[in-house]
Amino acid sequence: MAHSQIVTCIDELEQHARTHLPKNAFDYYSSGANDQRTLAENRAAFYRLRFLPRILRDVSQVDLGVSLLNGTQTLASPICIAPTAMQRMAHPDGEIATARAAAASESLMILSSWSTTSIEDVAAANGNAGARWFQLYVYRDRAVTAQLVKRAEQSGYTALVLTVDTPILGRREADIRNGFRLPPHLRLANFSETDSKATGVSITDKKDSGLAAYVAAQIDQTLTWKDVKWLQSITKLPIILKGVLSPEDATLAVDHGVQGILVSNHGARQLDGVPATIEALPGIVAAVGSRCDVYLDGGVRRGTDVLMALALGAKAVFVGRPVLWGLAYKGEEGVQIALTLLQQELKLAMQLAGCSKLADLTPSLVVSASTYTHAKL
Ligand SMILES: Cc1cc2nc3c(=O)[nH]c(=O)nc-3n(C[C@H](O)[C@H](O)[C@H](O)COP(=O)(O)O)c2cc1C
Ligand SMILES: CCCCCCC(=O)C(=O)O
Repeated sequence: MAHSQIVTCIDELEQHARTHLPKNAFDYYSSGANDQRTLAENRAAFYRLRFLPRILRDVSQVDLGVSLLNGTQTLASPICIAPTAMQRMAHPDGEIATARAAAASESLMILSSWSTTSIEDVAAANGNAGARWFQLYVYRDRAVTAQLVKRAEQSGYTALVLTVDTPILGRREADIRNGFRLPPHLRLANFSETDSKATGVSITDKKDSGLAAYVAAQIDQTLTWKDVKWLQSITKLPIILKGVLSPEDATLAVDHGVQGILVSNHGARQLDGVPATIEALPGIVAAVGSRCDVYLDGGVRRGTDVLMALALGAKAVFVGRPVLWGLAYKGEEGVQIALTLLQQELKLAMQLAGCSKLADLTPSLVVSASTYTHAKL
């Protein structure tokens, strides 16, 4: 796709990234774990759902506005940016471009703790009006995590997103083949060289997947529910658990006082064989009820996917790779293109489904293709 051409969908941005990014970077961004079964399922599961649109409803005005976390976070649309590490591999402006595009689109950005731009610089680019949350991994050395929390609070991030599906890195075979490592001109900007070398393993080491080795050395595999309490003890910010797939865990999360649950399989990069997130969503919504917000990420590439997730009970959806593909296409402008495409597609899908506001979306709008087919036979 030439830069002068009109981009009509997220898949075109991905095609562009495939042919323009260095292989090391594209493979890292696009890969799922093992046989990538869940990666395929994250898309396929949306294809197994059908809409039952309603008719003769006034859809001349559509309001995509939403408020999250008990009304404390108001957004122009429920389409938000998932945390993805190392965005400067996609474009020299990396997370700065994402933060600016998020603010311009009145979207919410979650910054990865493994960003190639610092917490403070991203906050400055996102600005006073920007909506930003900060994603956390818990390090063996708790002081490292506590320091990140403090910096996020001081820089105006309004929630913490604790990723709980990554005690160790999933098996990403392309990264192993490529000996994936962060290019030498980039660094994990939130950590000092001393922090990242503390255990003698650097993300730039030239063996195996440098990333997997670094994670094994740094990340605390002993994490349990007591550590959620620990996090609550060091911050007043709302906490969202990212990486929940089981209704039992969703119930435990609410019992532990979290304010949000992000139904996620980490973009199918961790345990291969887990369900698509759109399949896991209804069970979690049923378990949690209205006790906290439920969000979804994974395989969202169309406004129709967003509509399905919202109808099935997600309060907002997050996109990971689409933002990276936008970045690779044209930096800040590319991310805006990705967000705008999804917002426009959502608006159109809502109109065609007979819905003018998010409160109109109910599970009855979506049926399983197999159930519907059998019912008709
Ligand atoms: C390249 C890449 C890097 C990621 N980095 C992080 C990260 O640093 N922290 C995190 O919690 N999730 C991370 N994720 C997972 C995303 O937040 C999100 O769950 C996933 O990308 C959603 O699926 P999608 O890419 O199909 O939209 C990463 C995903 C990708 C693809
Ligand atoms: C503790 C795991 C760090 C992984 C960093 C980036 C990431 O999440 C990914 O999927 O890659």
